[in-house]
Amino acid sequence: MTTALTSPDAQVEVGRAPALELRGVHREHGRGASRVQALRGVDLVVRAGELVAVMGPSGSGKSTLLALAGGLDAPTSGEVLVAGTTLSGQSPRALAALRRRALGYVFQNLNLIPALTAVENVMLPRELDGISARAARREARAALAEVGVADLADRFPDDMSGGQQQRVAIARALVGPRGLVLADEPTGALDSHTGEAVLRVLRARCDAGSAGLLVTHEARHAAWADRVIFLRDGLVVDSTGTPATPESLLGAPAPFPADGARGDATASPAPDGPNPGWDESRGSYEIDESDESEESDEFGESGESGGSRR
Ligand SMILES: Nc1ncnc2c1ncn2[C@@H]1O[C@H](COP(=O)(O)OP(=O)(O)OP(=O)(O)O)[C@@H](O)[C@H]1O
Repeated sequence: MTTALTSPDAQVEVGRAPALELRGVHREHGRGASRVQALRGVDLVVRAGELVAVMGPSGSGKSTLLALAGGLDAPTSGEVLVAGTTLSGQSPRALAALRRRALGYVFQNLNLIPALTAVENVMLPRELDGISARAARREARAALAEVGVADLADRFPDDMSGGQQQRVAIARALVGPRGLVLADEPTGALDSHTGEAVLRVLRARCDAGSAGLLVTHEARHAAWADRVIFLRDGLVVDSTGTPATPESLLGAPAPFPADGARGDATASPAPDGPNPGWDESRGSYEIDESDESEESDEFGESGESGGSRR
């Protein structure tokens, strides 16, 4: 499937070229004794219509990978291509335009602008793209409805719960035609029911032709993906086949070492505690199927938009 991303001065064809490609990507931070190799030669291709989950211990390089894919950070060596365009060498202005037009990015921190209402926050990237305020508002309302917060359109972030703010941030990442959606633990502030519903929206977007890269610690969230790659110490050490299944995830490596800390696979426990999906006694993931029977209408009036659990 080929999706045209329209913008005032550019047409980006997504579908022929991979939506995202990393070629031999390295990323080092710091110098000398404090030098950290966050990524050590990662190759990855994500095609239109595909949702790829990234799992791995704390400090394994997941967020670094997402930041590079989104052009928020640059590799020390190697290449990152979005919709066939190499990000290195782009001017900051061209990079910002590409990010706005082709990419949706759900950050761990929400980054909503407190002085703007929910709908204004969501329409902002589209207005920056040059579409009319009226069209931007219409798209923003549709995106808010897609994640079930249409009724909060005129509220300010400070008047919303953390979960509601997260859904507005997700709406902002999904608004308009985005060929590539990057999500770093997008369900972090959401209860499990709403979190699953957000993943269903992400899945539906990919089924409709976008590509998605999802960082998650939870196997049951990764099970929404077509495949899962596992990072450890900045390397892709394993990946599931296509599609990812609960069975393939059951044999997956631990989300973090039993006694591992951020950036050090041999130290003390991860700060955010054990992954609820990880069964230490079995040495494998326990897939929690409890929410899966509740397929209908998680988001109240708007419901979900047709994603299929694979
Ligand atoms: N700006 C930075 N300066 C120095 N080191 C950094 C920087 N950003 C990341 N790192 C280091 O790079 C490594 C990978 O970090 P990254 O945040 O990508 O891991 P992660 O897998 O996303 O971790 P988590 O699951 O805890 O979010 C870690 O050792 C981290 O400490």
